[in-house]
Amino acid sequence: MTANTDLLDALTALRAQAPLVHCMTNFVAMNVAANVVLAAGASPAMVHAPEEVQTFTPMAGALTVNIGTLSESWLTSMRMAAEAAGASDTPWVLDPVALFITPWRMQAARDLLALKPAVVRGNASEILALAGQAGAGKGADSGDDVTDAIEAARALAKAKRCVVAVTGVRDFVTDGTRHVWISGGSPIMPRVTALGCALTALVGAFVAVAPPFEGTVAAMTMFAEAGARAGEVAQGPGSFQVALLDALANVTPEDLADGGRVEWA
Ligand SMILES: Nc1ncnc2c1ncn2[C@@H]1O[C@H](COP(=O)(O)OP(=O)(O)O)[C@@H](O)[C@H]1O
Ligand SMILES: Cc1ncsc1CCOP(=O)(O)O
Ligand SMILES: [Mg+2]
Repeated sequence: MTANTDLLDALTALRAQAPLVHCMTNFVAMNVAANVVLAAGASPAMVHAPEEVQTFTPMAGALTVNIGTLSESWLTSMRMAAEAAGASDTPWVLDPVALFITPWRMQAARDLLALKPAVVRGNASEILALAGQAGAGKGADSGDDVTDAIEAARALAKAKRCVVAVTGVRDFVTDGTRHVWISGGSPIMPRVTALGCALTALVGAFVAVAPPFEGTVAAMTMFAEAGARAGEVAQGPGSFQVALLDALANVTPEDLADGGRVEWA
């Protein structure tokens, strides 16, 4: 059974090891995702060239793949990186941003899913779509509640043998058998672009140093805690982004263990 001590251990290991995280993300998220990973205590590298990924992915502690501004050439690189991750036992995280907007993007997400990510992180509309269910999503923002995607998340986790994390007002993480709820964050978060993408990169940092389920819960708990703190001091979306980075840097392993943000099932 996962417990709060696993969260403490995960952040302690992250800060001690500062793992290298190979982030393949979108043009919108590039900067904020790198800053979030750095503020937490890990080391991001945004590497996309097909000439580089096969060599680079196995050098990293984890890979994250985000399809937010996908193109055919990036998809080629992402497939190569995911295959290199599989061959080198490097855990990788898939963020299927807005996969439902075109049949091409849907197929791309399914092809990447077939390459066995350790974790899938998305909003409720994205997880519903990846599980083959209809949702109300139109673009990068969710049109559905997390509670509507619980069964889809569980089924997806079971079928693909991975951890599935659904984010929103409260976050849900499952490996198909276990699940937890995480509360915190701020209503300002969906008003700042690419925070979900940045969280996916942070999940990558944690699964480099902890098992996929525990690492994912630790990343989401850290983000929930830092988001709540930033929400207390921010004047709006602009200052929130700055406050979030400061809060991430200041969260301690003990805060994760004692914060009461996780409801263990
Ligand atoms: N209304 C909300 N209240 C608190 N936290 C939220 C809210 N909406 C989103 N979040 C948080 O924002 C982060 C990004 O989640 P989300 O907006 O679902 O992802 P995405 O940006 O991929 O759509 C997560 O940490 C989530 O918990
Ligand atoms: C607005 C936008 N358009 C393409 S990717 C992207 C960022 C999406 O970020 P998030 O999924 O974290 O909201
Ligand atoms: Mg997203």
